[in-house]
Amino acid sequence: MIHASRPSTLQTIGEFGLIRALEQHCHHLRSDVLQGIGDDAAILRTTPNEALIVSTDLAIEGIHFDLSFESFQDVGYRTAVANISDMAAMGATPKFLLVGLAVPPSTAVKSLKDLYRGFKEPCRRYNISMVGGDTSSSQSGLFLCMTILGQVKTNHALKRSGAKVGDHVYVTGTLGDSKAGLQILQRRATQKNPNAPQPYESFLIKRHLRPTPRPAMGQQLAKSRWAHGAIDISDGLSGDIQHLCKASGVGVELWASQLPISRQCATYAKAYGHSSIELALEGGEDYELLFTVSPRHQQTMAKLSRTFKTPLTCIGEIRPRSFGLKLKSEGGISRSIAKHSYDHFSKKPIR
Ligand SMILES: Nc1ncnc2c1ncn2[C@@H]1O[C@H](COP(=O)(O)OP(=O)(O)OP(=O)(O)O)[C@@H](O)[C@H]1O
Ligand SMILES: Cc1ncc(C[n+]2csc(CCOP(=O)(O)O)c2C)c(N)n1
Ligand SMILES: [Mg+2]
Repeated sequence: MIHASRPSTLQTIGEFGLIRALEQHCHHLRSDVLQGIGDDAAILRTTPNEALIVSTDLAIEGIHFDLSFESFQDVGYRTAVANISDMAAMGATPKFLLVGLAVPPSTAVKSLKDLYRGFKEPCRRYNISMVGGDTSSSQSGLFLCMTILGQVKTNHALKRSGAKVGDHVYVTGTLGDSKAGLQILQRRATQKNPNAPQPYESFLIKRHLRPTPRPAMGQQLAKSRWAHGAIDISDGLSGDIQHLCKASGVGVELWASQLPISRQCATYAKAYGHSSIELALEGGEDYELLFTVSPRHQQTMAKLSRTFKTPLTCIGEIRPRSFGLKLKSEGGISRSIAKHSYDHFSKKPIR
């Protein structure tokens, strides 16, 4: 008997199943494409020693931002940071931006000027020029598509695929703050007269609305050749470590007790009965760097952290692929790392 199988939908294959399926239609690669689909950005050879690094990111109202609790300037800032963070993950120097805009005709001109003020903040800080874009009307909601171009020495570019068995896994900053900040904003938006935020809440809201990308750290890791594999954390640690391990053909053991969780995130998790470990694993939009280095560079990493005044934490070790991807709990019990991070097509609501 023939069973007619149901056609798969995006909900069944998920965001990354779709990207894999689309990739199969992108076979033709010029010889100057050193890295196409599959990393934080493409690596395109321009001269024998230099590569252009290119990435594009959408920011959609209701999906990536909510104008009922964030300003146009916040949206502009966060969208630019999401792009700069992809350059950081490649070890590249970000240089140029282009912005595609689709806006409802009723939008106030001032709002769009505010959006561009938001773009300008990180552009000034990191010396990036806005060089073009495209504009359209939208029937509902604001749509943004930002493309960023950067540069790196060809043999310095950081890739997801470079992690080696025995490497230590490092992460910059703290994890879970952005998701906690988003939850606080979402909760406050439903309250009639919310109280002034507690100081720990203000900190987490700021971490969501004003995340810090790590381009200087990425560039140093690339130039020094210390990092073997690298990715930025945009979907959440549990998903992004899977992308890195898959690209490198390795497994990993992460240590729950070592996950860098801010005091404010821990206070928030306790107050609302959440697990701060889960926030750190699932929380997207932290825009921290995750990278792997040989254990012999332990002292160097401590020095690098001091030089860049950026926390660097060793959170685990790369293992052979056969080991799988595991999280060792504080009690010493290991479990598989379930991918509960952000997927555009999974039905799971943001918690
Ligand atoms: N529709 C698409 N067509 C072709 N390639 C795509 C498409 N969507 C994503 N990709 C490619 O798939 C890879 C993974 O994309 P993804 O958006 O997950 O990158 P990321 O850096 O992990 O996340 P973020 O969107 O937060 O920057 C990238 O190399 C990207 O260029
Ligand atoms: C209103 C609202 N709802 C949910 C979220 C959370 N969120 C949206 S996209 C994303 C992952 C990165 O996306 P991408 O892979 O497209 O860069 C996350 C964690 C938000 N910021 N605002
Ligand atoms: Mg990325």
